Amino acid sequence: MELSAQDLTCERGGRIVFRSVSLSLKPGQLMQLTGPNGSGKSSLLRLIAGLNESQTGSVTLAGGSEDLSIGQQAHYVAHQEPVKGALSVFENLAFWRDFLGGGDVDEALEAFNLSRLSSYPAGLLSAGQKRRLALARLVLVPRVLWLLDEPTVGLDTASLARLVGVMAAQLDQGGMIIAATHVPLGREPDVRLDLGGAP
Ligand SMILES: Nc1ncnc2c1ncn2[C@@H]1O[C@H](COP(=O)(O)OP(=O)(O)OP(=O)(O)O)[C@@H](O)[C@H]1O
Repeated sequence: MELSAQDLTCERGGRIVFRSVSLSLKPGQLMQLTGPNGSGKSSLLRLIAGLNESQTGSVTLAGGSEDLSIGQQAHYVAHQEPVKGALSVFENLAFWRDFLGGGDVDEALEAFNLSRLSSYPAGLLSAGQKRRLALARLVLVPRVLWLLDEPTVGLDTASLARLVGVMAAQLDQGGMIIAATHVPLGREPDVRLDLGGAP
């Protein structure tokens, strides 16, 4: 399996954010995506997830499912948490389990130390707790590709260690991760892509 992007261009609001961006990622590899604010890190993740379109080039997942889009084979964890405030922490994950087709809610809760908050209304969680709930989806539903946009924001030291652990497990199982972050991720990335030179 190989994720490959060739000659991508990102235009947003009528302005070229970057052009001629290419990348390649193989099973077990971590890519760290860096660049100044506004250089297009989030936009690139959205292009790969199929949420935005590139005016040029293509993104392919060779060896992936022919019936599913790349977005359907990926977890995209964005800045904004997909947390349903009226539901409990457990119910949020049960929703994602049913919607995405997964997985053991209790195991996902435990992975990010949320078991104690299981019946708590998600709307009342702190920012870091909401981030942990969003990240718990990674454990809940196995997906080969993780697209993580600033995944460490709001995490305390213990939660960062848990994230590092689940990322290591994903890579050990042959998964692929692209993480837009300037924070060390507990291991050297296999691939680095810096959008700093983008126009
Ligand atoms: N919905 C949108 N409509 C128009 N322009 C947008 C939109 N979203 C982002 N942009 C613009 O696209 C450019 C790249 O934004 P993007 O969020 O991808 O950058 P980033 O590298 O992730 O930034 P940051 O480090 O601040 O998160 C910015 O100039 C931004 O203003």
